[in-house]
Amino acid sequence: MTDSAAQSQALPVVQLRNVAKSYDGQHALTDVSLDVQRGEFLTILGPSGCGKTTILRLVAGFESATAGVISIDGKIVTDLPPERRNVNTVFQSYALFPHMNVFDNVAFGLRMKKRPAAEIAIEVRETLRLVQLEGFEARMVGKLSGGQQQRVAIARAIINRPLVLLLDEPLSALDYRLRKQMQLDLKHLQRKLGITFVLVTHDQEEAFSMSDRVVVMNNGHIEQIGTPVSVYEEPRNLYVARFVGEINIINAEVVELGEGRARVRAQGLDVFMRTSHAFHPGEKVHILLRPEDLRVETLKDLAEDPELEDVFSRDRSLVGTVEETIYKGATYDVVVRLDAGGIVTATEFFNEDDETVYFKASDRVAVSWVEGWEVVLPYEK
Ligand SMILES: Nc1ncnc2c1ncn2[C@@H]1O[C@H](COP(=O)(O)OP(=O)(O)OP(=O)(O)O)[C@@H](O)[C@H]1O
Repeated sequence: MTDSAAQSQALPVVQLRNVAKSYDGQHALTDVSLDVQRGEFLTILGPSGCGKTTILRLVAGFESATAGVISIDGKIVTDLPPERRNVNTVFQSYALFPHMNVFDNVAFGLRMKKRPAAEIAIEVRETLRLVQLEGFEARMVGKLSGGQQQRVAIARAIINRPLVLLLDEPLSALDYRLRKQMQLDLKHLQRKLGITFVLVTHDQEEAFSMSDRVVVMNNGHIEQIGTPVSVYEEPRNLYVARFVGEINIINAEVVELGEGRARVRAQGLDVFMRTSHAFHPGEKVHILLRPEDLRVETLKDLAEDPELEDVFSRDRSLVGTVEETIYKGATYDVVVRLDAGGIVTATEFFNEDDETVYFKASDRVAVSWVEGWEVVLPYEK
């Protein structure tokens, strides 16, 4: 590879710099900056109305930004129409031609480019194979299931190998099982093709299971960009922590600071916490703990089994009473009302032998966690 080719490989394939978009004076996006790397599967995640689709439409060229710069493959595309951006979009609504069969729908883009019929036939067959629709060429698209129609839409969008494929909630109309299957299929397809995928969804599980990186959005701006693991385990603020899963939030106060650690007072306990924030003594903070990171034992078992003391040492156990248990399928949640105030939820597995729940309402319990599994964040009102 030449130096300049290597450089262009390293260059982000899509770049947004301080992009804003307003509709009739109403902000849909405020100051969004984002680099999409070549060949990555990036997902834009956020609640309805936060501006996810607006980002896709700006990159695709269906809308123009009110401020900021968008580049694709190193070139500023502000004045380029959609067809000159080397980007294709798959819409939630599929947007297929209902009066055409599968072959004609998929061949459409290549015919517009006046490619020879023999080449088109080979490429359509190959692309339908990639989306597992071989043999469906002659079917009218109206006679296909939702999942099959979505595969046709994907085939049509990838046949001319765009630099970037934009996918706007492509699976949201499908039922749960099919959606799970299509998530896997899409991820495998992306790996096989090596095309950059930018997907929009409000479904955290979908974002996590498919993406190399996730962009968490809120009200027209980006809150955090990172791998699914980093966003889940190191949320930057309460909004991200809450949006990407269940979370327990315990209010606390910093007592003293050490190297990468802080002594924090929570619920009448002084607990050491790992943190990289520059807190000061007396500052109010939140301790964040995922339900699956909490451990629960009954006070009775703790009294009888001294070995449990390791995790449930007195100086890091919160004592309370089980309020209820909630069946979740593979696991169940234990909801504990703490003696010092507040409620926490811990996720537990069923008993191995008889699949029953171990805890029941009104059990007196201690709740604890392994040091370092917590996240400590500055206090937010
Ligand atoms: N063409 C438009 N005219 C006026 N307002 C618009 C237009 N398109 C989007 N908006 C507004 O911009 C904001 C962001 O919309 P956008 O569709 O990007 O959100 P989203 O996160 O994709 O939501 P959803 O998940 O519901 O599709 C919303 O408040 C929306 O009402």
